[in-house]
Order: sequence, then C-alpha cells, then structure tokens
Amino acid sequence: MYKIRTYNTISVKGLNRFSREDYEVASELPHPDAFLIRSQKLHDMEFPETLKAIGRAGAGVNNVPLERCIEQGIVVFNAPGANANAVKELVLAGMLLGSRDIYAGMKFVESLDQQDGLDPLLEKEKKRFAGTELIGKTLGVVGLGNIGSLVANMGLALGMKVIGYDPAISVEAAWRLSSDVEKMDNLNSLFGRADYISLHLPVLDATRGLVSDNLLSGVKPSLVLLNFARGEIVDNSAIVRALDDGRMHRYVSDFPANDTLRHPGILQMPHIGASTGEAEENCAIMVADQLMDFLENGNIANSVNFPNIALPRTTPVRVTITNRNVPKVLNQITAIIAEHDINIVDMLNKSRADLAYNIIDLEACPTDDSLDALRSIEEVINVRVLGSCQYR
Ligand SMILES: NC(=O)c1ccc[n+]([C@@H]2O[C@H](COP(=O)([O-])OP(=O)(O)OC[C@H]3O[C@@H](n4cnc5c(N)ncnc54)[C@H](O)[C@@H]3O)[C@@H](O)[C@H]2O)c1
Ligand SMILES: O=C(O)[C@H](O)COP(=O)(O)O
Repeated sequence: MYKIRTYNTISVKGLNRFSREDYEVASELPHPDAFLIRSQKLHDMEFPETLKAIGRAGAGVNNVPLERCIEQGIVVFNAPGANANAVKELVLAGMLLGSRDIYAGMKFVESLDQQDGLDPLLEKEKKRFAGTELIGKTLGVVGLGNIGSLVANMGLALGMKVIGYDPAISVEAAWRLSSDVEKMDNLNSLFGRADYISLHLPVLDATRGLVSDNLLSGVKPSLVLLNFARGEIVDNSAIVRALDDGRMHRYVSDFPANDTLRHPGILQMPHIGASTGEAEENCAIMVADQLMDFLENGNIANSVNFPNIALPRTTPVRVTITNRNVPKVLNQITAIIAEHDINIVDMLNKSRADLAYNIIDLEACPTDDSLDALRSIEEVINVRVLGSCQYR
C-alpha cells in the first residue's frame, strides 16, 4: 500500500486517480511515500525517511527545497501548463482592471444609497471612471513559457502589439508562440516600450527583485504592470515610488503584501491565478498520474530536479537507483548485479546535472546481500525494488 500525504486543497478528481486498493491518501498520514501539495511551504520541514516524491499540483516550485530533495534523492514533480489557461484569463481581467477604472467605479456604485435622481448622479460621476482601450497598445511579456506564450498570443488576438523577453525559451514554447511576437534582447528595452507588462517567469535567485527602480526608471507613465508570477520578483517599494511619482499608472498583482495594501494605484488579488475548477482538476490529475507511475514503475515525467525517464515494464521485478552523476557508478552497479547471478533484462540510465537515475528490469528478485552492496556504493543515494519481493 502506497501512502500519499496531501497538503492544501487538492481537487477530488485528482485524488480519485489513486485506487483504494493500492493507495492510502490523507492529510495526516505517517510514513508517506509521497506528498501531494499546492503552495504549502516545505523549506522548514524535515522530511520523513520514507518520502520518495513530492507532487506539486501547479507550476511554481519555489515552495519546495529543491537542493535538499536532490541530496535526499526525492523526486519533485510539477504540472507544467495545467493551470496556464486559468492564469491567462485572469491576466486579461487584470489588463481590463488596469485600463478601465472598473474597481473604483464599482466601489462608487456600492457606496450609494437608494435615492431619487440616481440616474443623473451616475451620469454626472461616470467621467471619474473613464479609461483607455487595449487595442493598439503594446504588451510586453516577460517569460514566454506555458503561461507567457498564451498571454502573448492573447494580446495579439486583442489587437495589441506584443513584445516578449525570455533568455531561455524552450523549443516547445517557441513553437506555441506566434511569429508576430517581437523578441526583445533585454528587459530594459521591453520596459521602455510597453504600455502593459505581464510577468510570467519563475522566482529564482536570478529573478528575485528583478523589477527594481532601475527597470522602472524608463517606463511610460501609462504603464500597467501585471504580476501573476510571484511577489518576490518585484521590489514593492520601487513600485510604490513609481506610482507615487506618477511614473507608472497601475500595478495589478496576485501577491498582496503588507507594503502594498490599500495603495490606490495597486489592484490586488489573493493568489487566485490558478483557482479555477478546471485548473485545479488538470493540475491534480496530472500530478497524481505522475506520482503513480513513479511509485509503481519508477518512471519520471515532468520532474523539476530529476531526469525525465520511462521504460516499459519487461519483467515483474524492477530496481531503481539514484546516484550522484560521477563516472564509474554504472559499472559498479552492473558488476554487483552480475556478481549475484541476476540477469538484467532491460535497463535505462539518464542524468540531469548532478544526479543520475537508473531503471533496471531483472529476471529475479535481487537478494538482500545484493541490495546491501548496491546501497553501499558511495555515490548511490537510494535503491528501490518495485515488485513483490520479500526482504528481511
Ligand atoms: N498566480 C498564480 O496562481 C500562478 C499560476 C501558475 C504559475 N504561476 C507562476 O508563474 C510562473 C510561470 O509559470 P509557467 O507555467 O509559465 O512556467 P514555465 O516554466 O512554463 O515558463 C517560465 C518561463 O520563464 C522563463 N524565464 C526564466 N528566467 C527568466 C528571466 N530571467 N527572464 C525572462 N524569462 C525567464 C523560462 O525560460 C520559461 O520559458 C511560475 O513559475 C509560477 O511562479 C503563478
Ligand atoms: O505556481 C502555481 O501553480 C500557482 O501559484 C498556483 O498556486 P496554488 O496551487 O496554490 O493556487
């Protein structure tokens, strides 16, 4: 029986992927094989020794200590693209909220009491809530991955001119992107030209505080900056300075913070970019399927720290081995298996940065001694046996 410990609200459709016969799934579960999470912060958590995998039902993995997971051989999965449409649609709402004074206009209407002469009052006051249109304006998209590419294409569909910046765009994302999106060589040029800028990059050491006084020094006063990526990418004090000095128009953010609350130029939402039924289902289903294939077959798809790898099962007994990616480990592994007279039927080895991962299908169950020998190889991080073998 595999044990999945859940954090946050995970869609039932995803939870139902786990069969009752083979899986126990609950929020309070000792000795879990895997965590299934959304934005739960794991940096300060000591992981149980039984933990083999973490499934993030979403895109951003800044809440997971990836380096520690590599050291401990824990595979971290996410759900790339599964919530991209939900975010794209909220960006559209954000662009409209930033260009038309919808929020202030609605607050004004809510402040009114029933009265005679309501119509003339509305007609008199509506000039306070006039705005501008999106058509013909320039949209700058920073990060052209799953979400950014959808946002860029949406901008074109709205009749906007779209410019984009992504120094590490993937081939898949580049295929998705319309050739009408103009590629920018640097962020300063993008920030200098755009009327709307939408951020769709991960928070990393290199992107923390990226939107700073420097970048905001050359923007248009009409600028609406949209942040549905992560709060840490933007220096809030620089935003407040730019708004207070009239150097930009609005900041629309999915990441409220104490220093941005109640600023009239900042429109904030409570991190709801991915909070649609569809996105929650897509993410939970994708990650649940990935976790099951990993726990049952050792295959890895959409990991953010391990190589992606899949080998069709050729025998009932499969061993997976994670090791540090240095020379001669594979030789030692196959030598130990041969010394114990076990036939390898099929195997696959893949590496990613400092990690290597092996899937080995065997003709018979490995013995206790052979497993001890494999685990004692200095560079081996973990060894799993998948199949109904009995051990002491
Ligand atoms: N508000 C929400 O609820 C919500 C929902 C989903 C994702 N997100 C955030 O949005 C981010 C992007 O999501 P995604 O699904 O598009 O991810 P993705 O991995 O598909 O795309 C991210 C893109 O950013 C690019 N990038 C990296 N560093 C960059 C830099 N310095 N400048 C410009 N581009 C850079 C990458 O090359 C990649 O193409 C996530 O990391 C997450 O933090 C927020
Ligand atoms: O990175 C993501 O996928 C989003 O920030 C969504 O986070 P959530 O799953 O907590 O809504």
